[in-house]
Amino acid sequence: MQTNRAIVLLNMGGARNKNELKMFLTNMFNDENILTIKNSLIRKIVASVIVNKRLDSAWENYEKIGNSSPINPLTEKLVEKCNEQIKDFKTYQIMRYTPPFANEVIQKMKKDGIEEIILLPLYPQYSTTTTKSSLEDFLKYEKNSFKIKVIYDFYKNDSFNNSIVNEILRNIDDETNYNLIFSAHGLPQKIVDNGDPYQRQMIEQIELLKQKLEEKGKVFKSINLAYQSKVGPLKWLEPSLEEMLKNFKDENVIIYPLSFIVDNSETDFELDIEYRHIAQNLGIKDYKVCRCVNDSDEFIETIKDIIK
Ligand SMILES: C=CC1=C(C)c2cc3[nH]c(cc4nc(cc5[nH]c(cc1n2)c(C)c5CCC(=O)O)C(CCC(=O)O)=C4C)c(C)c3C=C
Ligand SMILES: [Fe+2]
Ligand SMILES: [Fe+2]
Repeated sequence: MQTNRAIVLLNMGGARNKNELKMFLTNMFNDENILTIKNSLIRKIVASVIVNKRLDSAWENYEKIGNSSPINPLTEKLVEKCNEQIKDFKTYQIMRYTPPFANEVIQKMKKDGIEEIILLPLYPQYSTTTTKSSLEDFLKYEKNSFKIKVIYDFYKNDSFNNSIVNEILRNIDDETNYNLIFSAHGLPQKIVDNGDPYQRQMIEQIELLKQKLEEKGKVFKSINLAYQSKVGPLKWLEPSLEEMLKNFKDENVIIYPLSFIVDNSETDFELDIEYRHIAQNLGIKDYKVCRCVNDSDEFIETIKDIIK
């Protein structure tokens, strides 16, 4: 049966090749929510300088994960599975910095006869740099075409937090031997000082996850929050993941990437390759990285719960 209701998953996008990496970086650094320079001409010039400086070295990282970010195929799988398992809605995806872009997907949804939509940014915690940016981008092209409901965050969702705990515990036999690090994508400190709730929500979510672990009687050596992916010279949220890892020489560490729903270059390259290398050099014994929820059955159940 044809439906006129849609779930629209919003995510960042990622490079499928070097040209798309240039597109990703150019769109990202021209985004006023990322580079908060008000004058658009100055922002454009600064963006172009950053992109030219960053492109080649950033591409080397993508070469180490097969010349492409996993974010696109994994989001496509998630869309497919939603379409198989959530029959009352048709599910679409829109990316912020690489195709499929908002404009073309909105045209497609109109052609498909969609009238009501639920916008679900694939960011558990709200940030101006991610959630707000994607929502503004959608609304710019939407022109009052749909009845819209927005999910602003879902870091408190019980089903979601259960799947995170399950993934962590699936990876280890004896948690008393492991230091658990929730690794979050960093943000410039000044964005948080200007009222971005991302850090507060991250801390609240970790409290909920700690309670769940406690209820299961699971006692880690330590549970910590650290920030990865710093870019540029500004002060970013601390502690950095690298600083955090220095505490655990001769010990075991398990990392859960708490900002992401779908694995991407920050998990597959940065956590799994770059920080693994750093961990080895620091003398960390075992270093494990958990998978994001991706297109798991558990996450489909979470989506059903979020939209109900
Ligand atoms: C320069 C500022 C950046 C801010 C602020 C920022 C916030 C932010 N990003 C994510 C999620 C992802 N970021 C990814 C890549 C990426 N991020 C930045 C910069 C900022 N991010 C850059 C320059 C890049 C590209 C890679 C690099 O050159 O280092 C990705 C991966 C996309 C992929 O290709 O797979 C994700 C996902 C969040 C959640 C966030 C704030 C909360
Ligand atoms: Fe980022
Ligand atoms: Fe990074």
